[in-house]
Amino acid sequence: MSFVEFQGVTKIYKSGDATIKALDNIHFSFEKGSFAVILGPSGSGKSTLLNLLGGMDFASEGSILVNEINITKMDKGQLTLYRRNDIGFVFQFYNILPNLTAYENIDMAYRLSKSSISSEEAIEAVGLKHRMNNFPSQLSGGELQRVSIARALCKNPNIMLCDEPTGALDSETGKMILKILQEMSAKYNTTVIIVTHNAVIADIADTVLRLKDGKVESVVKSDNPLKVEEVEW
Ligand SMILES: Nc1ncnc2c1ncn2[C@@H]1O[C@H](COP(=O)(O)OP(=O)(O)OP(=O)(O)O)[C@@H](O)[C@H]1O
Repeated sequence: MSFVEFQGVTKIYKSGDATIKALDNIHFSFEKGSFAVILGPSGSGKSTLLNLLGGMDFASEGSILVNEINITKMDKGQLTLYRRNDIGFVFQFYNILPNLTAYENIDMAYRLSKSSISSEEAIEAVGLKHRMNNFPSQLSGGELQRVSIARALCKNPNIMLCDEPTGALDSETGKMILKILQEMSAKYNTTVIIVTHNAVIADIADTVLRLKDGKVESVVKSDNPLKVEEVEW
């Protein structure tokens, strides 16, 4: 059954007299617990799609259903709760607060949500328990990304939205991050959605959505995605 469903979604940006159709009447669906990758050239609408699904921006037309609830009908207060309780965000540049320890960064998110996954469990799930009292300046890029995944995980989100999560990392560290995300998706039944320029990542996804010029070019589902260890880049 579809867990995320876009029905005829269009997003138009206005800047001065110009209008830009970033998404043009798109339809697709992802299932609960899927590990999905969104690919497409620069400007094809990937971040716009993520922003709409994450409740950070509004669609111009169409419906976005999450667990059968139409989020395009939510008011600002409902969207705030949706972002807080349903969505975990992982970005390319981590967005970790520098004056808090790894643990404190994670625990702050935990306290804001009504989650069943404790900060301790989340930090253990990303293999960073031994570094929990370190400050961000004492951690590597891969470790910072693990903190940001634990911060998203401790909300026990229905959907994890990842915008180029390996973009700033070397390939080995990037693979480790993808492995954590893949394991998390399997263990917690989290729907993980990764936006990337790296087409190789598509091989480990069970669903691959390709965007082009704001339109869906293809949606390909695979019953046998590769394990992270099996891909080369
Ligand atoms: N806030 C905005 N105001 C005006 N135009 C915007 C805005 N955000 C995005 N756009 C335009 O919408 C189109 C889609 O942008 P989007 O960022 O979604 O693409 P993308 O596929 O994520 O690109 P990239 O891979 O370069 O990040 C582009 O033409 C972009 O310039």
